Amino acid sequence: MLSQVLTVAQMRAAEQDLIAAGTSVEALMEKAGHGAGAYVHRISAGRSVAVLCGPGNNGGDGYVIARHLADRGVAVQVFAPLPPGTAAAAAARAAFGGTIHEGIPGDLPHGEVFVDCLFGSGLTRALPDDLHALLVRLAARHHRRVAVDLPSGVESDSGLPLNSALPTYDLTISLGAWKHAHFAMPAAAMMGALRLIDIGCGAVPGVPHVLARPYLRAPAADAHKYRRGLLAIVGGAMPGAALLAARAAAHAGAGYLRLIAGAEPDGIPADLVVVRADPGEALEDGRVAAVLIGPGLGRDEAARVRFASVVRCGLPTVVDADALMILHPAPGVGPGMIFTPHEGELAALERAYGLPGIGHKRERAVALAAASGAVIVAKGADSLIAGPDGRLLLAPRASSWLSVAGSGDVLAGIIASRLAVTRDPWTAAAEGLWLHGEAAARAGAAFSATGLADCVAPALGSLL
Ligand SMILES: NC(=O)C1=CN([C@@H]2O[C@H](COP(=O)(O)OP(=O)(O)OC[C@H]3O[C@@H](n4cnc5c(N)ncnc54)[C@H](OP(=O)(O)O)[C@@H]3O)[C@@H](O)[C@H]2O)[C@@H](O)CC1
Ligand SMILES: [K+]
Repeated sequence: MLSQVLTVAQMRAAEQDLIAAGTSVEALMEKAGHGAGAYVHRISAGRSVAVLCGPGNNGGDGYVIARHLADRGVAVQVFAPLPPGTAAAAAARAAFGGTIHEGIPGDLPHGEVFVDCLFGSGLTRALPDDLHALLVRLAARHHRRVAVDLPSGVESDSGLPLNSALPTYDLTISLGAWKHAHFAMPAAAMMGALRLIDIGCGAVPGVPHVLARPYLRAPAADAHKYRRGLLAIVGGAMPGAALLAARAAAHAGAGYLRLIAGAEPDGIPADLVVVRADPGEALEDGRVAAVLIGPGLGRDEAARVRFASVVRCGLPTVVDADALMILHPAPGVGPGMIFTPHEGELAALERAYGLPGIGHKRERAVALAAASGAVIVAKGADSLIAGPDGRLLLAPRASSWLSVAGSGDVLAGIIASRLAVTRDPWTAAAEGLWLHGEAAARAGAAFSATGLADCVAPALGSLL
């Protein structure tokens, strides 16, 4: 339940359900403000805090946080450019009883922690200039910055900033449930660490969830290489990318890797079996559990022929890179497959399927999954997984060092390896995307794609 991701309308409905069940808005605000206040108290370590309170219930949370801090002896000042506009916020302000600076003050303090409670999910338009300037000036005068629910100026459902030059934060504390902006770029990049305060919201059916840490099993005691999963990687014109995918796949669980080579690869690792045969023939081996095609495939006629052979074999398949650019809707294309597009490949697939390509990334991925029947791993800084049945998983922010050439080949190799193990596209996509992020966390800074691939085994080990 705490992994669900809600729109503003769904959040309001969830809150209404709580209110209908007998909890008051004031009680919810108290719970949210105390939870957030505890985080701010820890960060402030007794040093001064400035809280910027807006006119709505996000501002109300701010007054509760300020009271929580003042009760614990923290020097706290509230900045309230606008009076409270809701009964709950007015009550929270009345209960605070400390220093409140009204309007837009000329002089602003320097201090340790700035808490942004100007606007939350009720933001409906860009911040006016005076409020924007106050927000920016207060943020700049404090060492640590905390956004409550959302950074002010960010649209909750889209993750789009409605103003330019908004502050960045060290911590964003979401209240009640995650919102889309917590996972969608560019907003997610502004938020720092993310924490969630539980205010008792129930499960909302059919909504997206945050991708969760999977629990993997070691091979069965009597396992052998075929039962663990034979993955066939169909290479093409540029063998390096397929070798890189194979290197990652080797560490993600499959028991046996076979490269159906196109161009002759150099430096074949000893543990990779290379087959120089037509993919159509090579894939007739009934022991092949899954196929990967795309990294280094090329986009010429030979590539199309190789892709058509893979489609004909009807095996669970990961379709990546060049294969996504030459793909067209056809019998056998889509169901049982995983497509792993980045933004450019997503747009190409939308053209291929005649989709308009409008809306949020998550909506575009869901539409593509429904149209194609494939599981879509829409990768990037805000990766997500969409299923043809409408299911949606949003990945937590991963290491920004993943923005390195070959990172996508590694991801495709990991997911394909999991597909060979699990034989289930949805499970493989979820496990693979998590493993990719976990491997990056272990690879540290400035890693190469090879370095990333070599961290997949320890990442997998941590999930057993
Ligand atoms: N409900 C609950 O049970 C709980 C809710 N909680 C908290 O409530 C928050 C949502 O509260 P909220 O709906 O009051 O929205 P919020 O973001 O504070 O401000 C809306 C006000 O701002 C105004 N306004 C909007 N944009 C503007 C702009 N650019 N410039 C100027 N004004 C602008 C808008 O006015 P209007 O658009 O009508 O003109 C309205 O008056 C949520 O994020 C969470 O923190 C928690 O306490 C848990 C319990
Ligand atoms: K805020």
